[in-house]
Amino acid sequence: MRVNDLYFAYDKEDIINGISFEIKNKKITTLLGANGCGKSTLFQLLTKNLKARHGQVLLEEKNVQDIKLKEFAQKVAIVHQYNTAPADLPVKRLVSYGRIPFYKHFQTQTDKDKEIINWALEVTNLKELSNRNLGQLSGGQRQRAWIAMALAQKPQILFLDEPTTYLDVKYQIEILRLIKLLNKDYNMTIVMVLHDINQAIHYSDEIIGMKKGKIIFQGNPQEVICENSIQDMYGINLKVGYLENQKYVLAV
Ligand SMILES: Nc1ncnc2c1ncn2[C@@H]1O[C@H](COP(=O)(O)OP(=O)(O)OP(=O)(O)O)[C@@H](O)[C@H]1O
Repeated sequence: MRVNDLYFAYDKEDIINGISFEIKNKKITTLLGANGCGKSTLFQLLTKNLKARHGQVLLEEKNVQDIKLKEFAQKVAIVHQYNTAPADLPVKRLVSYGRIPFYKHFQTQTDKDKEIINWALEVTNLKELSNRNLGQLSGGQRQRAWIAMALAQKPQILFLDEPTTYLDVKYQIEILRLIKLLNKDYNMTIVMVLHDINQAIHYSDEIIGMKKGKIIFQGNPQEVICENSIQDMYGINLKVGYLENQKYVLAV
């Protein structure tokens, strides 16, 4: 996926301010940036939920605006920051909604759809909870259910907007390991927003730093994360050190 000179405004002021970059295929890319810098807005533009005022988002060299929503949803899936569904909706039903872009007129689930839904439940470790209602799940389990629905789309690119929000550290790591597995074992291109810089360093192949609707850096986490780039992004001085050759930010 490639982005060319993208601008977007909700009202008068541009929230996305001339952004160009490329998302590398089969890699994990993480977007970092202060609250309100435009990360979710950029995600909405990349996934066809918003339309740019200027510039293009290209998927396989085609402007996403010219790709039909159904075709787009067969290639790209997003798990939003906030997800809502009725509390009495069973997990399996939610996950099955991921197959909607593949249904032909009046068609019911095919064996292939069922197979993919089962795969999505299995890979997210939700098999045993598949008949439970969403309201009966923990925060981490519910997050996995939304990821499973996105996986049922069998996307080439999976967008995750703050997938670890509200989860305790165990569930955060569980979700990040699942994301890594989807990338390694299923060659899925992952683009996510995280707020934890250390998790971004550890789980990403590439980090994009955003500030006030612009990209201020992009590259390998070991190269781009430093005291200066953190200061630039968040306006705070934090120490950066090494532990077992791995870069860590002392975020206290
Ligand atoms: N629907 C909307 N209408 C008007 N302004 C909006 C809308 N959604 C977001 N904004 C504004 O656009 C700017 C960017 O918001 P966005 O949600 O993209 O930031 P973000 O980087 O994802 O923030 P956070 O880290 O807090 O989730 C903010 O100033 C926000 O107030």
